[in-house]
Amino acid sequence: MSIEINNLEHVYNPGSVFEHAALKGIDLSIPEHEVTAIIGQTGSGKSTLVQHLNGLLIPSAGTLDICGFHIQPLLKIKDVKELRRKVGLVFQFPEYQLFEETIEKDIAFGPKNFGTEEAEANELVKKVLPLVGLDESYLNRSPFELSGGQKRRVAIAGILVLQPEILVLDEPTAGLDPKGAKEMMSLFARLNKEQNITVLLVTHDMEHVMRYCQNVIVLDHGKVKHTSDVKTFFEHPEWMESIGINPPSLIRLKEMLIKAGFEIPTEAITTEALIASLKGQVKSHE
Ligand SMILES: Nc1ncnc2c1ncn2[C@@H]1O[C@H](COP(=O)(O)OP(=O)(O)OP(=O)(O)O)[C@@H](O)[C@H]1O
Repeated sequence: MSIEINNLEHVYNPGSVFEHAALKGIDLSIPEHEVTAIIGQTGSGKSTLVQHLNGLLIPSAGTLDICGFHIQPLLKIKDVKELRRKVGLVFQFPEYQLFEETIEKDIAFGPKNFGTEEAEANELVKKVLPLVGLDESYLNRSPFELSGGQKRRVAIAGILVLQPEILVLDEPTAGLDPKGAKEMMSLFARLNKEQNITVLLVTHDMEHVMRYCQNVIVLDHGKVKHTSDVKTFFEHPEWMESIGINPPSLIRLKEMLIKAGFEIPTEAITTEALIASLKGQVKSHE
């Protein structure tokens, strides 16, 4: 089942002088088991939209159908508790939410909160550590003695341990160096491929869009401006320009496509030829 969003509106501080309509009539059908990018300028509504996917925000109007839940205005938070487990939301800088004295306790916090016995929760923690590239030697260490990238892995493990069906990532590579960012994105690509997890990625990085995503949603001033597969998106540089992103030059575009696993013939020296050469090719994953 895809994620279906119908006529979603979100108004912050309704009825006050601070009233602000952040989402206006959003209609989307987001495919399962794929990686979809959500892009748009600052303030376009990306974070507001993704916070509806796990019931952190409830719509002012409209509906969402996700993981068997029908979300509509006035829904009670207690009715969406299980949705929070099925849809893992990773905020920007998730490492700031670590607070326990050991990594084991931090990762086990979620399952225990959902009623799992301590021993079972600790078993789940051991299983999830390798998924984020950590081993059991980390269990009794304090999260605060780790590097920024490692802390972020621990925070993500704390979400993966709940075995989510959907992973929503709000700029997950913000603040990481290029190597750390690549490792983080490879982790998500692997989770999508090996565990079949649906991934939604809020990003400003067009290289990540090209390399890791199959679909693109462009938001603008609280509305959906475009939705397409990634190939169609890169065929329309004006879509990027319209949200203030400089489209990559032909040379850069070629580099990005090759890195993303496409085979590009040397004679493709115009954007049109480049795009034509992609026809029928399936992008190879990391
Ligand atoms: N808690 C809030 N109260 C009032 N207005 C808010 C609140 N959160 C966001 N907004 C406003 O809603 C609009 C959409 O914000 P949102 O954070 O969803 O955008 P965004 O596309 O995620 O931006 P960014 O790329 O900067 O994270 C903005 O105008 C923002 O100022």
